Amino acid sequence: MAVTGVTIDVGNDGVAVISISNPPVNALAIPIIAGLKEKFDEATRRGDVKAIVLTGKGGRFSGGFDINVFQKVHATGDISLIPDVSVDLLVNTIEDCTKPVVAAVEGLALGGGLELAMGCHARIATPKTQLGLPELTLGVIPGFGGTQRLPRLVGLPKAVEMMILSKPIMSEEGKKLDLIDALVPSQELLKVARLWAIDIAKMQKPWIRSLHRTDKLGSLSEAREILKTAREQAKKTARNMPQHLVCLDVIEEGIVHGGYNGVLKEAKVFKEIVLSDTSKGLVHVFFAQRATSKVPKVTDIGLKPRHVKKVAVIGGGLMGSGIATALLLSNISVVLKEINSEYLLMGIKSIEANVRGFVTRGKLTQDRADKALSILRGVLDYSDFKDVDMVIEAVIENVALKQTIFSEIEKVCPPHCILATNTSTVDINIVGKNTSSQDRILGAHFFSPAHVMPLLEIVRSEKTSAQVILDLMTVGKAIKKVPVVVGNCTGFAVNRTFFPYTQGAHILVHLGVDLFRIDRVISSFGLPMGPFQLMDLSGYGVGKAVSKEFATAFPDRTFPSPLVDLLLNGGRNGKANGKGFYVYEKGSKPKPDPSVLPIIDESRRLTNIMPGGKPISVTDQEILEMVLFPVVNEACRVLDEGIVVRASDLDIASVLGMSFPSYRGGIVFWADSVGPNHVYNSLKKWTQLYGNFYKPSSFLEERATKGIQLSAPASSSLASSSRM
Ligand SMILES: C[C@H](O)CC(=O)SCCNC(=O)CCNC(=O)[C@H](O)C(C)(C)COP(=O)(O)OP(=O)(O)OC[C@H]1O[C@@H](n2cnc3c(N)ncnc32)[C@H](O)[C@@H]1OP(=O)(O)O
Repeated sequence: MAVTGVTIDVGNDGVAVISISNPPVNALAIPIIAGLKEKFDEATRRGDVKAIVLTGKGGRFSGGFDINVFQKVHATGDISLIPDVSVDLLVNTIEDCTKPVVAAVEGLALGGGLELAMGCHARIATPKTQLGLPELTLGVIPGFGGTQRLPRLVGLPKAVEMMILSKPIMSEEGKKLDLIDALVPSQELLKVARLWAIDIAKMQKPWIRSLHRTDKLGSLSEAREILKTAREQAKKTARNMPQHLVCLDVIEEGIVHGGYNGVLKEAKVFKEIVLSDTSKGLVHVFFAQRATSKVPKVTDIGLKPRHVKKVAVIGGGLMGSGIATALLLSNISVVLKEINSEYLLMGIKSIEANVRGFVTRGKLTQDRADKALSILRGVLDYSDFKDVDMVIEAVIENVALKQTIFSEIEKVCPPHCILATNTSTVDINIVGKNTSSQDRILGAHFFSPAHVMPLLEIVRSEKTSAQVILDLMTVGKAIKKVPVVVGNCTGFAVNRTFFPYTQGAHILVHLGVDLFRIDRVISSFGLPMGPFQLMDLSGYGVGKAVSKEFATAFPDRTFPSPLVDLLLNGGRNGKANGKGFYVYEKGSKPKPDPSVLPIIDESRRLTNIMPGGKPISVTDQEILEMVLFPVVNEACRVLDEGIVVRASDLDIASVLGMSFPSYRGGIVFWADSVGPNHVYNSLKKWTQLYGNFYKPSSFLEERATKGIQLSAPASSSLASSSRM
């Protein structure tokens, strides 16, 4: 087993190799930072050391500062948990070291990892090494001098791009940008780095302190122009988040007042921004996403995922073709089945269009696109199903049709074959009712468009085997989705939790609130669009079918709104036919359509729920809460029924499936930050005023009254709220 810590090994050549070992990513945990300081001091002191090489064990230089420390800071508010690295270790110990230091970088150098490397006097890397400063995705800014050294090494425009987009580059590009001094194969990395360090000691290679460089910064006016454009951009793309603008300010400080002053400002600002709600939310999402890979009694019982090479997709419509695209792009052969050649051709054409789209956007090379399409085979019968490892059925939501298909595929597929249904509503037990294969049947709920949206809800029934769940989780990861394993219920975790979202918005409209105002409030909160624009986008037919399912399953909390029928009768179907709540014109943003207002008035007349016949008066905050608290309430029921393994799975599902703003940490995390008590009291008040739709669930009531966070595991029901 690899040992955690920092080691020093001095060779006959007089080079001390200092190695970081903290698997799996060599995160810079506090003891590692202390170890680095100690080993650098030792190397500096020792007479037999002429030069130093800094590297990481296990093929990865470092994934950056230990993010667990941020979580501890968030839990305790104790900022002193973060050591002074940027001046003490980076400037005083490494950059100003009296002996040359060369970084030997392999695999990845991210965040604090790249910052350590940039503090060295030269950098040697292996090919295909990831280099990046992704700190903004955690709601903080690069903190070990990264805001200062990266612009000095690669120039301001590229540095700003790498920081603001949090997008790593490969070492090949790093070499072109002079971030990397030499690119060498893995087996030569240490040898070349040692020689390089000795050459610097002998003054045969330049001894460069990045912080002192100014040659790549350009003029002050150029720099200000670049930063101004970046700020304008950030205001549009990173609404509600402070770290982008703060990062640009810190970069500017160093350009105007010198690198060292920039480092001081960076250190000061870092300690403030790490305490922001944004950072709390984003760090939570980082760990929550990784937690979804851990499913009790599935991933912890020693099972090995089986290799899935060939998948059959039944149905080449929007979902089927999207799913097939995702599989093909990850090198999994696909057999696409349709019922006639016309539909088959349409399915294949949409897969081709999806793949072409990636090429056009520069996300895929033509070679890889050709390769992906070469492993697609279209069929009209089941003869090619005899050697598939998995079937994903993606036909329309018709129970009888799905049941017939599952009876058929059970007979034609090999016994090991996983049988998955892509459904958003149909009960998994009912789908497999006429088969004797319930142990290998499960739901694979993709979100539309399936080749783009990252969430995969894996729905298990009580009979689905752990092996089959693990296999689908592995395929999900292979096709770059985030699989979240959930239980079987109407709407599963995501649609079930979010069905009150549209309902809540409809009630508000019928209570007299302007629908465009509701949309504005929700999108300023951070969702990409409000509920009515979303309805326009998905088409009213879908919404109507789904509402029917929920009305049957949860009649106590369904609002029977006649609005959708009135809209459909009036020839409106949202964006699809260009007639919705908004007007859609090519090339411009959707505009509110005033001609929809008489239809809304008619719907209000029919429901007649405005108290005293007058529109209610509410603040924007109340609008937000009246739409989102019912969602929280349903999330509580989902938690109570054990539909998800843990509360944070719902956070990830809401972020990736519903585009709930990640910087608010997901629906349950957000509710906990607002306070379960406030959610409960508000719902109770609205129940009295407007009816049972708002009635708090028993789970919410219990947690609120006992002061327990909604995210606390059931077993620790006495755990008091301690996170904030
Ligand atoms: C002051 C400084 O400027 C601030 C910083 O440096 S902040 C940190 C900046 N670094 C980052 O943001 C990188 C975060 N990590 C990643 O993006 C990815 O983990 C990675 C690309 C390094 C590796 O990805 P991948 O191989 O898919 O493995 P992944 O499952 O993500 O991580 C493996 C494990 O390492 C942990 N890990 C990864 N990076 C970590 C970090 N920086 N700190 C602590 N743990 C980390 C993960 O939590 C996970 O733990 P688990 O197995 O217990 O769930």
